[in-house]
Parts: sequence; C-alpha cells; structure tokens
Amino acid sequence: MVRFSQVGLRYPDPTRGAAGERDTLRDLSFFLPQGSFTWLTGPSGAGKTSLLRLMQLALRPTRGEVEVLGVPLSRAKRADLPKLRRRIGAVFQEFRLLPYLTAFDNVALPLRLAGRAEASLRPDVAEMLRWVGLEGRADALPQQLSGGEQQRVAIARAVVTRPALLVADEPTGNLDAVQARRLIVLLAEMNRLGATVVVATHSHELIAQHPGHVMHLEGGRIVSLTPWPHAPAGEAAPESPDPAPAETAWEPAGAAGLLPEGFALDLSAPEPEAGWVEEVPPSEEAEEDAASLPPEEHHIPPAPSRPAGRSIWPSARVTRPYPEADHG
Ligand SMILES: Nc1ncnc2c1ncn2[C@@H]1O[C@H](COP(=O)(O)OP(=O)(O)OP(=O)(O)O)[C@@H](O)[C@H]1O
Repeated sequence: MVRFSQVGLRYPDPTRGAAGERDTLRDLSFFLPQGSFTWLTGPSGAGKTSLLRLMQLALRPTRGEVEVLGVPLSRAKRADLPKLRRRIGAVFQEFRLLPYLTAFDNVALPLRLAGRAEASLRPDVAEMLRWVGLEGRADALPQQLSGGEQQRVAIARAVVTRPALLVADEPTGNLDAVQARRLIVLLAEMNRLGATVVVATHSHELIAQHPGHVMHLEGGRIVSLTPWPHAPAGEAAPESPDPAPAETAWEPAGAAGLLPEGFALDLSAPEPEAGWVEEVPPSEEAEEDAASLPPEEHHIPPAPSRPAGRSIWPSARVTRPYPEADHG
C-alpha cells in the first residue's frame, strides 16, 4: 500500500538558491490500498513524475510522511531503503537501459543483482521478452532498438522482479496501439494478483481500457481521486468497457502463453534488487507554508479480493480481461 500524509516536495534551485525554490507538490494526503490500480492524470508540469519518484523512493519529501509497502519513510534507515526498493518496479520516460548490455541482460540485471541462479532466471527473462514481443531481439543492444522497443525492454525489466508496487510514467508513450494494449493487460494481470499499480498518463483512451481510480493533479495538488468510470452523484457507474477491439485484442504468443510455473507474485518475499534506482537525496528541512490549504484526506476503497499465488499470466485468449474489476 501507499500512504501520503500532507506531503510536500520542493526541488532545490541551484541557480537561484532558496529564493527561487517553489513547491512542486503540496499537501498530498491519500491512501492506496495494496492491490489497487490508480491512474495518475494532470497537465504537463502538474507533478505526476515527481509523485511517482516519491513512491519509488527515489526522492524524499520536503515535508510530510510517505509510507510505502507498510514502511514509513521517515523511520526507515538509509541502509534499509535498497531492500524496500527491490519490491518496487518502475518504468520512467527515460528508459535508463544500460547501453553496453543486451536486451536480455538488461532484463536479467535485477535478478542477477539479487543473486538468482542463472538457470532459474533465464526462462523468466526469455518469457518476459516474449511477452513484450522482443523474443527475437534478445541479443540486441539498446542502440540497435527503436524507442518503443527500448521502452518494452524497460517494462520487462521492471516487471520481471514481480514487484509489490509498480509505478509507470507514460509507459505507452512510444508504443503502438497493439503494444499499448498488451502492456495494459500485463499491468492488469499484475494488479489482479495483488500488485499495487500506479500509472501516469495523458491518454483517456488508455484509462478507458482498464478501470481503476483516477488521481488528478494540478499545480502540485490533488484535485480529485475518483473511481472510474466517472458517474454523477447518485447514479450507478456504467458497465465495464467492452472487450478490446479485435485488432488490438491480446493473444499470448506460443502454445499456452504462460510464463514458467511459479512466476507468481509473492508479496511477502524479498525481491531482487533493481540496479537502476537513484540515490535518495538527503531530506530537506520542512518549511511552514502559510499559503497552504488544509490537507484533504483522499481515500479509495480496498481492491476486490483475488486468488493468491497463481501464475500471473492468463492461460487462454483474453477476450474480456477485466471481468472482476470493481468500478465502485
Ligand atoms: N529535478 C528537478 N529539479 C527542479 N525542478 C524539477 C525537477 N523535476 C521536475 N521539476 C519541476 O517540477 C514540476 C513538476 O514536474 P513533473 O515532471 O513532476 O511534472 P509532470 O506532471 O510529470 O509533467 P509531464 O506530464 O510533462 O511529464 C515542473 O515545474 C518541473 O519543472
């Protein structure tokens, strides 16, 4: 789960000093239960990436408390952060692939850093590459891949660790409609089996493909956190969206379309270390903000219960991927 309590973020301004600094995020208070799916929307510069970086523990808040996967950041020892970060998968707009490693090795990296045996990680990595449609490009270096292909490698790398929390910043930005659809199915499957998923997007089309909650940011503040689809007060939410159109419906490659048995989310186990996490800068002094509004607590209901320990991949053609989604 993720809990923010009166969180503010102010980036230092090395060119103008304290006088030039301003709050990027203000008074964010919300709670996302484990297993929830949240879309993060808002105009450019609203603070979506900054919010995701706080959730990823790549930044510390200037004020307030960030609690991720049950750990309040203010009380976590610096030495404990890498372990916590291992349970968080992140896909950012810049892919951060290592240029001298092949697609396969980039995806395998977090598993190798965690000490996974080569024989056990290879099937998982190969299957992830197959899932994102890159089974034939395993030996390619990032520079030999298109932007969309690099993005898919980054997605595979974020997901192969089976994170309990997955944050993605415009993850479909370089993907065509079919690949975008496959990614949403992937995120939905991870979410269905227990991962908390938060995805920043400008695409209403994408949001329409998978129900969740929509957190809308403007000017660094939460303007709304609402169930999707939106329903006027007092009216029932409309039915879930129709299945994907035929041309974008996902069908797993290969006979069964399954990842290896055992490739299931284990939300309690320590996860492999992600090798691309950033340093967390030292916390800055909290400052009083006289202009700030009273904090508003945003809360979304828990996700529906789900079976534990099953393979994360659907065993058959997905014609109606989100049958048990809760629109309430
Ligand atoms: N490292 C940084 N140092 C200083 N200011 C920053 C830094 N990163 C972001 N900002 C500022 O914080 C504000 C919010 O940026 P952020 O990238 O979080 O917005 P966003 O909603 O993700 O935008 P977009 O949709 O364009 O990606 C912007 O005004 C940006 O200039």
